[in-house]
Amino acid sequence: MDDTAAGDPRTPQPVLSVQNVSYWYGDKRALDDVSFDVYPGRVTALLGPNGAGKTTLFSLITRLFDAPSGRIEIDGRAASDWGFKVLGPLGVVFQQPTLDLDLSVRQNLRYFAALRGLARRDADERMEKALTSLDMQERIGEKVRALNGGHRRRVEIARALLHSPKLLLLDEPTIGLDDPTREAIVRHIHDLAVADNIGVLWATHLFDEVESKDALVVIDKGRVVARGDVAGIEKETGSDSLAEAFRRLTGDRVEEVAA
Ligand SMILES: Nc1ncnc2c1ncn2[C@@H]1O[C@H](COP(=O)(O)OP(=O)(O)OP(=O)(O)O)[C@@H](O)[C@H]1O
Repeated sequence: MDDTAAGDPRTPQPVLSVQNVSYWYGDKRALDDVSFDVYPGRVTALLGPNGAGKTTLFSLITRLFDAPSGRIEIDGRAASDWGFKVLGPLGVVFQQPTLDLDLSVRQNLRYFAALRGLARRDADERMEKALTSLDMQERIGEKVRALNGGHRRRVEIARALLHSPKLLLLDEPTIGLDDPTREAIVRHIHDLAVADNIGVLWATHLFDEVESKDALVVIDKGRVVARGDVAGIEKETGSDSLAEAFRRLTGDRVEEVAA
């Protein structure tokens, strides 16, 4: 267990534990000895510039690839022991949208619920709850093609929540969205983490999506360069803001980050 929430006797068990994970594409090392934990009821921001290794890490957690070294535990159990059932406790929103544009919101969600083995009535109740929590209930009958980017993202988040996951993985979920929409999604996810006691891992290269109460893992060129809470990282780096801390931690590559 890392020091992200160390010292608090009320700290629960992590829902995700990444321990000393490295990964290579051929002879290119994409992840180098990465360790951190994610706790229920809290957002952990995985903050790093483009190419830092965030997507690779998500691929390992979801077992798209196997980690050649290190260990990943999900809900207290090694990812390799879960087999294909590893997706059970996970809700995932990938960087690229994966909704069928020609189906309605309801049809998209029902299809996914069926893949998850949920009975129709149960699925419809869960759908209602998830869409309501994201202010999307009124759009349930509309084709996804008719929705704007922000609303499509909300449908994807609702879909990821249908089976009540313990851990929600979001890979740059606000990419391509305007600022008010980004802010609304950031707000919803933070509220959801607390309300449903979900551990959230939020990969982003935008430090304004990180809230002061979040746990933070800063990753650069495949290495964790800082880990802890926001105030602690600002203090450690002698910075007045997270933007400044990030600039110091990632050197002169900040332009890429703020873009
Ligand atoms: N299939 C691949 N083959 C070779 N190298 C790859 C492959 N996928 C990613 N990489 C490299 O591994 C490193 C980490 O990439 P990754 O996509 O995980 O980073 P990221 O933080 O998610 O960046 P982005 O936000 O741009 O997707 C980068 O240097 C990238 O060029």
